[in-house]
Amino acid sequence: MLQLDQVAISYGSNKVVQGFDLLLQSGEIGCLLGASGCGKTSVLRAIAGFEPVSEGTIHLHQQTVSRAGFGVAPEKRKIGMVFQDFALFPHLTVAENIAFGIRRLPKTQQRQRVDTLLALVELQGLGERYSHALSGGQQQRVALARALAPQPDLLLLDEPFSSLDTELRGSLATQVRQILKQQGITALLVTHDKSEAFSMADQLGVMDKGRLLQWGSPATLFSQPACLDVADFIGKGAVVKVQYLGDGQISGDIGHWPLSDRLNLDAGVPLSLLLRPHQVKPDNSSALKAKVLRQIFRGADYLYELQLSGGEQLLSSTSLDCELRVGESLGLSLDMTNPLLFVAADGHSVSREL
Ligand SMILES: Nc1ncnc2c1ncn2[C@@H]1O[C@H](COP(=O)(O)OP(=O)(O)OP(=O)(O)O)[C@@H](O)[C@H]1O
Repeated sequence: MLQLDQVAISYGSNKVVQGFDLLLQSGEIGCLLGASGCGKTSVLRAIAGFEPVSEGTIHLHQQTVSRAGFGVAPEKRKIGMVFQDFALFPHLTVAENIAFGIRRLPKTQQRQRVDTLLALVELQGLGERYSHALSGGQQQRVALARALAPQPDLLLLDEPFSSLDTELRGSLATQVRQILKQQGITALLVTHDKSEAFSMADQLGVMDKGRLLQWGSPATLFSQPACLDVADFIGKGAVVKVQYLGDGQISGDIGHWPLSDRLNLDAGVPLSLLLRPHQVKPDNSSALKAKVLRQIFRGADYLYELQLSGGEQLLSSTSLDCELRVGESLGLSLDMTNPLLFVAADGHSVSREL
């Protein structure tokens, strides 16, 4: 449905996106996740036709809409957009805002479509209000209804929830996903918020410095990250240095650990092991000892910062009935069922080396 092949986007001589490949099937919700300035908005703007591509191609429904020196006009792409700042017209009512993109249709058709959309976004009865009399969440639902009114083939959402408070953001993201799924709409969302990405996306991509590091299901990115940057961005964890021993074992401050697969690496190769807090648990029968550096209360659990005797630090999450004191020594068990191991030199996952 939407395909980007080796897309590059430049502002003058500054190439801010490069080698960008992405495939989104009809009805899927994709999400681009990345830190501020990594090029997310530039990718959306290029898909919408507001920004030219300097290399590569963008296809919509197998039709080339952008390549170097060529671009189908934005209004011909049948793409809807929702922006971070709602961008509602303040002098128009909710109903008039929603009808804006379908103002050329006969009035009765416009009214029907507006009523359907008001019901869809659960704002029945608010059609005559002005945007200043709506909450942030309601305004964003109007913006969504307005973008959906012309029945776009593809919906692009640029940080649509970032100006809302955290709790509302979470519930609106779930609600919007439901609406998009119910209507079978193909959508691409950009955000720097992980939980928003997880609650919205069928397909998730992590961007860094204008490149797409990995594109796949949220579960794949979490459990099989292609590189340390993706792993780190997707889920909090601590990175410890280990060495590959050549015989299917790794060793470091965490001791010796056998791996289920032999790696195609030379003995002595330095590796980085990412351990997420749920993989590290207090276990006083263990010979692996650590000291508690810090306790962080997270409401539903504790997060502990721990230091191994060799100096490396780990994170551990424990239930609230497991309270440890700062400075206390404890034994640790590690869940090494599917260790997230990366070649220290380049950060690539070692699963490539199996
Ligand atoms: N119109 C422009 N002219 C020149 N440089 C630009 C322009 N728009 C964006 N940039 C630069 O391109 C890079 C990528 O910007 P972009 O807005 O795509 O990133 P982003 O990931 O969406 O960031 P944010 O999350 O802060 O919106 C940044 O370095 C930015 O300064």
